[in-house]
Amino acid sequence: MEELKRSVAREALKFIEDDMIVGLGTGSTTAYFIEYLGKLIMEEELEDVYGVPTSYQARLLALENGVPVVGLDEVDAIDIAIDGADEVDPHLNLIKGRGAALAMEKIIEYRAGTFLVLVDESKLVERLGQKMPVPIEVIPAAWRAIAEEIEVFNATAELRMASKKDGPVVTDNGNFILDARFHRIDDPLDLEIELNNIPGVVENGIFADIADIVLVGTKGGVKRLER
Ligand SMILES: O=C[C@H](O)[C@H](O)[C@H](O)COP(=O)(O)O
Repeated sequence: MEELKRSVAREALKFIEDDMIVGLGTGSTTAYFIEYLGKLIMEEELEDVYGVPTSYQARLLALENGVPVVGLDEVDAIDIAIDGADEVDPHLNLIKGRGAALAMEKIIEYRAGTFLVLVDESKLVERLGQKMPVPIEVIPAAWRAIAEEIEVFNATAELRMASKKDGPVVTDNGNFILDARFHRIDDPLDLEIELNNIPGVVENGIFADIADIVLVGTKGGVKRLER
């Protein structure tokens, strides 16, 4: 599995050129990409490439590997954003947010000229929600009210608990995460919009109609899916 992640991360380097502003995603697959990108920059095979991190994790990895970082408010545009995903459906709609970084990821990836997604073949599903819950970032005081409201969508929501901290996970933005399991997601775009309409919801992990290209690591090599 790790080798599949490495292979898509290596393939993603082919999309990076001099003078690009690159959105740096979060998670274990993108971590390889950031490491390889740093190597090319340090070896001066790429010049004037800057990363816009989607999380503290991405920022720390970029600094550790020699990728210069800039904030979203310091750039005019993002040429390309590279990130992993938890699920990818046949229309390239995604679920993201296992790492709780979904809000900043969506802000940056929505604005990118190209959004390139890196996954291994285990992430491909027929229908979103098949394996993974939909993470929803919420204002802490509203978590219970929102968890109850989610039931209207024929779903159950659970407050995500931390493993190296007592109590709930707190996102980079200081919010909580609800993991929502839906009986069936027929229209990802519609659900994405509906969830964001609930007061107290900051963002949700459905990324409908945003991905441009998905690179899939398979045992037979890297496959490219495009919308
Ligand atoms: O918040 C986390 C992100 O959405 C990740 O990009 C996603 O969970 C994929 O991570 P990984 O590459 O570790 O499977």
